[in-house]
Amino acid sequence: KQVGVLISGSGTNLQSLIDATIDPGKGTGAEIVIVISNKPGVQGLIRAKNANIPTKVIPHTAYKSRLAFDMAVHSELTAAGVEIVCLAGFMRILTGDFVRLWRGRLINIHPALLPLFKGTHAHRQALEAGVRITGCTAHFVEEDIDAGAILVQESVQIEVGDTEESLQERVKLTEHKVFPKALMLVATEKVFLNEAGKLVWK
Ligand SMILES: Nc1nc2ccc(CNc3ccc(C(=O)NCCCC(=O)O)cc3)cc2c(=O)[nH]1
Ligand SMILES: N[C@@H]1O[C@H](COP(=O)(O)O)[C@@H](O)[C@H]1O
Repeated sequence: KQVGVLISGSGTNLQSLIDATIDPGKGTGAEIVIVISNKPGVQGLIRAKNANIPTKVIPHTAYKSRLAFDMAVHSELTAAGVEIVCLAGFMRILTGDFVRLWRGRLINIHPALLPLFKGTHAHRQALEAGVRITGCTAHFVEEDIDAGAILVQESVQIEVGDTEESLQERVKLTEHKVFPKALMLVATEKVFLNEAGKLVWK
């Protein structure tokens, strides 16, 4: 399956997807054919270039509306023959129109155990809540933010004295295992999203 990855920043999750798909023998059934960033000059673009993956910057600030931006992204993905879209630290909310075009083929990685701590600043929410265990979640994307069917989760221990930074660093190591696993499930059609938004396992 041909994969498009949307990023906004450092791209460590993109790197984990690259590492998992670079060797056809690894059987992820996936090949990254384009990386799109809404921000220029981010580290993720360098990572894609180093892996000889075509990149495109589509600045959301250049579009009159959220929908116009989303449709520009949709056009690039379609032109590249993308079949599955991964949001890897992509920080723009997507319109319902875009989600409907890609539903069931659009996955995201969230740095918390959904449905807990949705939205931005998940680590800050976890620290403020005083939980001892957090983690990360790979899920199908629905219009409702961070509410799509859950594909893969893994827990991460919070240590005494953790800061948002130390926690993000530890959780990312787990994200880098969870996201490739989720991509593989979808790319090899082990799991589908049904009309009711539930997972159907093959
Ligand atoms: N419709 C839909 N789209 C998404 C886009 C990105 C992410 C990644 N996680 C994200 C979750 C929340 C945000 C957020 O609230 N950003 C601040 C506002 C930025 C803006 O104005 O756009 C961004 C990404 C998840 C979703 C999702 O679950 N559903
Ligand atoms: N959505 C969240 O944003 C961060 C992106 O990091 P990177 O993949 O750009 O390094 C990750 O923690 C991811 O869970």
